[in-house]
Amino acid sequence: MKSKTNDLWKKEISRRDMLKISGVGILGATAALSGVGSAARAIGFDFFDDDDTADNKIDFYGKHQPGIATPPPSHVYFASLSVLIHSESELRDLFKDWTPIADRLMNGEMLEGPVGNARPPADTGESSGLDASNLTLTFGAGPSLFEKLGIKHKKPDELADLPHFPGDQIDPAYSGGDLCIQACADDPQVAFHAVRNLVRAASGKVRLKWTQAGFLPARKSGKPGETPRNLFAFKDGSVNTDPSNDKEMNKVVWVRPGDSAGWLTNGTFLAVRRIQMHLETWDRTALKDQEKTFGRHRDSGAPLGKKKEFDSVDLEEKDISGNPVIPADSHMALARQAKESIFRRGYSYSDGLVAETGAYDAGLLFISFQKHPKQFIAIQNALGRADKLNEYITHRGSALFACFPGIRKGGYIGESLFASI
Ligand SMILES: C=CC1=C(C)c2cc3[nH]c(cc4nc(cc5[nH]c(cc1n2)c(C)c5CCC(=O)O)C(CCC(=O)O)=C4C)c(C)c3C=C
Ligand SMILES: [Fe+2]
Repeated sequence: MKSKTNDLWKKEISRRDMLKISGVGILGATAALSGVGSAARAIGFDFFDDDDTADNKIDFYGKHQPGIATPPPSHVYFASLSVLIHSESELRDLFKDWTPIADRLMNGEMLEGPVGNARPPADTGESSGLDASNLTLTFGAGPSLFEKLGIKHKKPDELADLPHFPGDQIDPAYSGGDLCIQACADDPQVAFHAVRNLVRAASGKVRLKWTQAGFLPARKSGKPGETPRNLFAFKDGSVNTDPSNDKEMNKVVWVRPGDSAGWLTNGTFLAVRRIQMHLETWDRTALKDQEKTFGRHRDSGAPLGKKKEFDSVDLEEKDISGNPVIPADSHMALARQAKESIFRRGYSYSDGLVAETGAYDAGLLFISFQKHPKQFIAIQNALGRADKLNEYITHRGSALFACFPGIRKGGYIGESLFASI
C-alpha cells in the first residue's frame, strides 16, 4: 500500500498496516490474518486492502466479482477444482483464507509469510518482478459442491450439470467441478501464478480437477476496442451484451433479488465449454463457405451483404435467386433463433495435438455469463441441432458454476452463501 496509511483519519486501514502496527509482520499465515482482521474490526477500522496505486490493477472488492464485466485481459487460466472437505464451515474457512490472498494477488503483491531457508518460500515466486497485469480472480460453485458438503438445500434449482446437446463428445477430463477459479491477466504467468498459489494455500482442502489456459490477441498489438478474431480468423464478439451498460447487464447477466437463491443476488452463472475447432478442415474450406458458416464476412466482420461490422442484421433479406443472404443454418442466424441473450467472454486455446488423430487440439474455451443457465441452454440447443459450424467444431468439455456476488471490504468470498439458511 503506497498511499493509504494516512487514511487512518477516514477509519480505513490496510491489513498490511494493521499487521505492522500489531507487530505480526506483513501478511503472515492466513490464520494470523483473520485474527488481525477481527482486531481491526474490534477497534472500529474497516479493511481497505485495495492498492489503488498499483500498476495495472483491477479492484478486488465491489458489488460484483471482477473478471465478468471487467475488460478481458489477454490471457485466462481457468481451473476447476474438487473439494476434499466435507462441511460448510470448512468451506467458509477456506474462503476466508483465500480472500486476503486473492486481494494480494490482484494487487500484484507477493505472498509473504514465515521466512527461512529451511522452509518452502511463502510465494511460489514466478510472478516476482511482474505487476498486477490486470489480474482478476472469479470464484464459482458447481452443482456437486452442495451435495458433497451436505447443503443441497442451498443449491439453486437451476444449478445443475448442463444437459447433453446434439453432437456433444464430452470428455469427463474437461468437465464439471465443485469450485472454479477463473484467473484472467495480461501476463499468462501472472494468471497461472495466482491459481497455483490459491490451490497451494488450500492444500488438503481442494485439488485440481481440470485446467485450461487460453489467450486473446494482446490488447496492445491490436487497435483499441477492436473485436478480437478467433482461430477461424473471424471477429468474435461483434454482437454481445455490453458490460458497461448496467441496464443490459441487469437484464442478461446479474442475478437480481427474487431471480434465484437469495445468496446469489449480484452473482451470475458461468457456462464453460471446451470446444475443439478443426483447423485442418477449416483451412481447406473456400472463403465463401467459411463466410456462409458464420453469416458474416471474414475480413470486415460485417453481416453477409453488408459492409461494416456493426451494420444491422437482416435475416429476411433475399438474394436475386430468392435465397436468404444470411443462410438459415449459419451460426449467427441460429444463435438468434433462440431469442435469448448471454454475455460471451471466451478465449482461444491451443494445447498440442489430439493423440489419436495428430490434429491440433485447439479451439475456443467458450465462457458465457448469464443470470439463468436456460439462456445458454436455449442457444446451444438451437446451435447443436443445425449449426453449419458443427462441421468444424466438437464440444469436448462442459461445466456450469454459480459465481458468487462481489466481495465487500472486510468480507470474504462467498459470504452470502453462509449467511443464508
Ligand atoms: C451457446 C452459445 C454459443 C456457442 C457455444 C458458440 C460457439 C462458437 N461461436 C463461434 C464464433 C462466433 N460466434 C458468433 C456469434 C454468436 N455466437 C453466439 C453463441 C455461441 N457461440 C451468439 C449468441 C452469437 C451472437 C449472434 C448474434 O446475435 O448476432 C460470431 C459472429 C460475430 C459475433 O457476433 O460475435 C462468431 C464468429 C465459434 C468459433 C464457436 C465455437 C468454437
Ligand atoms: Fe458463437
